[in-house]
Amino acid sequence: RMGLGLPTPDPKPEKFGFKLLAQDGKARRGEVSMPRGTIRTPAFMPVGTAATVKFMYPGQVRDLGADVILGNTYHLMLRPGAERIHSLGGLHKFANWKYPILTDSGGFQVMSLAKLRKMSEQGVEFKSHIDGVKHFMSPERSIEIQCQLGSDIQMQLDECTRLPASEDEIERAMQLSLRWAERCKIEFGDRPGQAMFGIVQGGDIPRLREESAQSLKDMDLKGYSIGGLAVGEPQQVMLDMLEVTCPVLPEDKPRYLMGVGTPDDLIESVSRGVDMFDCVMPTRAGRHGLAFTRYGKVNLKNARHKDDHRPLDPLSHCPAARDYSRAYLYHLVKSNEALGSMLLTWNNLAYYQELMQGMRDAIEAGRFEDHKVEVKEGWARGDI
Ligand SMILES: CNc1nc2c(CC[C@H]3O[C@@H](OC)[C@H](OC)[C@@H]3O)c3nc(N)[nH]c(=O)c3cc2[nH]1
Repeated sequence: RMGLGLPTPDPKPEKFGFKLLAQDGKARRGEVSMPRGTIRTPAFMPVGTAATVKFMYPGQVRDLGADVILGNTYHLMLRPGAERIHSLGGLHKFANWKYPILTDSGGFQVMSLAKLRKMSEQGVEFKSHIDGVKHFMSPERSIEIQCQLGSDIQMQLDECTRLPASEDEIERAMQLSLRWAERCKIEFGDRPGQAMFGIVQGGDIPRLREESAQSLKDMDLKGYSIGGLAVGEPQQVMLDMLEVTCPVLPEDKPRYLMGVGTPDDLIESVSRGVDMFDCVMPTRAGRHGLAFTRYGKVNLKNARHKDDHRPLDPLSHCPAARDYSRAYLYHLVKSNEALGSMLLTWNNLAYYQELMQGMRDAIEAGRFEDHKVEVKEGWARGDI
């Protein structure tokens, strides 16, 4: 390749690693690197639960600036099956996404989607919500499935407690999740180019959050997820738990807040030290006619848009935001046309990536607090 005068690719990092590039208060700018690519943090990870980011082509997701997407063990083990994806060359090949993929362990879905569950120390027995077939998910089986999928960043199997819950219930699930983290670490073994993250639990109890974070830190894992939040608690409770949890976690490892969130959740969580996020919000809202913009939310189901020739955002680099009138988007949404979901999903993911890029730039420039005020003023000002 050298002789052909082609650019030599920058050396692919052989090992999974995290570099802290800049800090502004508690807000962090970093990079998570691995053989399949690098994740610029703070990062938003589009959710691709069933090996697809709904209504998006993989190339389109990439062009918006997404460095990594999510897959889901629970959904993929039920359909099309982990063994099948493995025999077809793994999830990256299957979904035609050659960059990093993070998979969740399935614990959250088993508790929220599956029927007839039986929990034990060993794992959880459940029936598929698709065809009623019985499955058993243990910490070992979850890691085995994630390895069959070939995901670059894997999650331990955990038990996520819904809030509100009793202190005893939260403590029991947190302790079980710690024992399962140990078993997942053993099952995962030594895979230099991949990572298995522990998941901090502990509900809305500061003592239990600190204990969970400290115990996982002592396991010396490659990254740390903060779970058990965005499960119905008020935003302030979530933010308070970040204030308790982040200071206990190691500075030199990535922190991933699971299932979060709205643009306001993202900016407030970055300012408390979170690096990575995933949420169905931008994609699911797009399918329900809701647009996220720098001017705040725009509900395209609302008749006030039916004669509005203006685009969602003339300043956006995304065609969905710039080249279509609100009147047209309103028409598509009311007519339940597929293009409505396509354009609003595209717009929303573009806005989420633009929001993260703005935060990365602001942290590097040491002006995160000012940037936070500017962004919130934009939302408050409302429509253009
Ligand atoms: C929304 N709030 C929220 N999501 C959460 C998820 C991911 C849901 C997973 O389900 C799919 O989206 C529906 C995504 O999978 C691609 C996501 O990773 C969690 N996963 C685990 N293992 N443990 C948690 O404590 C947990 C808490 C959450 N809170």
